[in-house]
Amino acid sequence: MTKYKMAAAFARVNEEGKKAFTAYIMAGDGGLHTLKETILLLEDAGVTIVELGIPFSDPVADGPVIQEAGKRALAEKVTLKAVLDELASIKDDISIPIVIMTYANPVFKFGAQNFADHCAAAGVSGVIIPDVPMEEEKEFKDPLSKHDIALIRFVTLTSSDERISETVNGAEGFIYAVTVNGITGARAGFAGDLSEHLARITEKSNVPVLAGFGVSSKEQAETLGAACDGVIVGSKIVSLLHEGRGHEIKNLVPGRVGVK
Ligand SMILES: O=P(O)(O)OC[C@@H](O)[C@@H](O)c1c[nH]c2ccccc12
Repeated sequence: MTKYKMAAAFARVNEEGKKAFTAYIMAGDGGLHTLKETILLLEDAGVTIVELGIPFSDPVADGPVIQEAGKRALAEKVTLKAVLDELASIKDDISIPIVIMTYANPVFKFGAQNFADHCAAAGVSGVIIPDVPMEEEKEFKDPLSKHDIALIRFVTLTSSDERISETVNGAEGFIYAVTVNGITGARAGFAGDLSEHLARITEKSNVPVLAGFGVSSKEQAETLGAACDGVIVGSKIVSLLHEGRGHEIKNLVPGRVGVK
């Protein structure tokens, strides 16, 4: 388990001549009992890492699709503890690395140490807490570090070169490179210089750089992935699963670089 499992997954896609593909799903959308089958479906679709969202009442960075999924999960009374307990019970049946995405408040209420211990018991490889800036990550990071679980950092479009250098310095797991200014959800297009921005971060970083926000097609995944180490797709996957079209997810995952 742990961040080494995630590093091994990155090494594997690299060896296969591919880019990493991270799929975001909302835990408990459709009921927690569907979690195992959904994760196995993503494994079969060729996904590299699963980013598992914890439903939360005030998801400030979530766009409408993920907000609605969160509301459905909250209506099912899905909690952080319930998700981690369910993961612990299925962890021997799944082989794909899992990254937990949660806002700071649920972790704070649960206790950072307790959270880290539960993540370890659930076989989690990494954690994303988007509302915790690097300057305040210590109290979350220290307990996770003891279990070799990575705390993922963000770089945004507005990050200065200096900020990018600070962020990649000591980064763990991967860098989450946000591709737009705004919330999650599909976009018609991206800034013209996005690929240069991604390439600049990738050059500086010792850990893989994944581009996320607004990626909703295989073509976009290929174009953005070419400039970094891969992509993260959320809203599109959440929609497909909700519509009972999970079998289409495999069509979003690029194959070997340069092979159509
Ligand atoms: O939905 P999109 O645009 O494909 O973007 C991924 C995103 O949903 C996922 O990584 C995520 C969901 N909620 C977040 C909050 C902050 C940062 C990232 C996220």
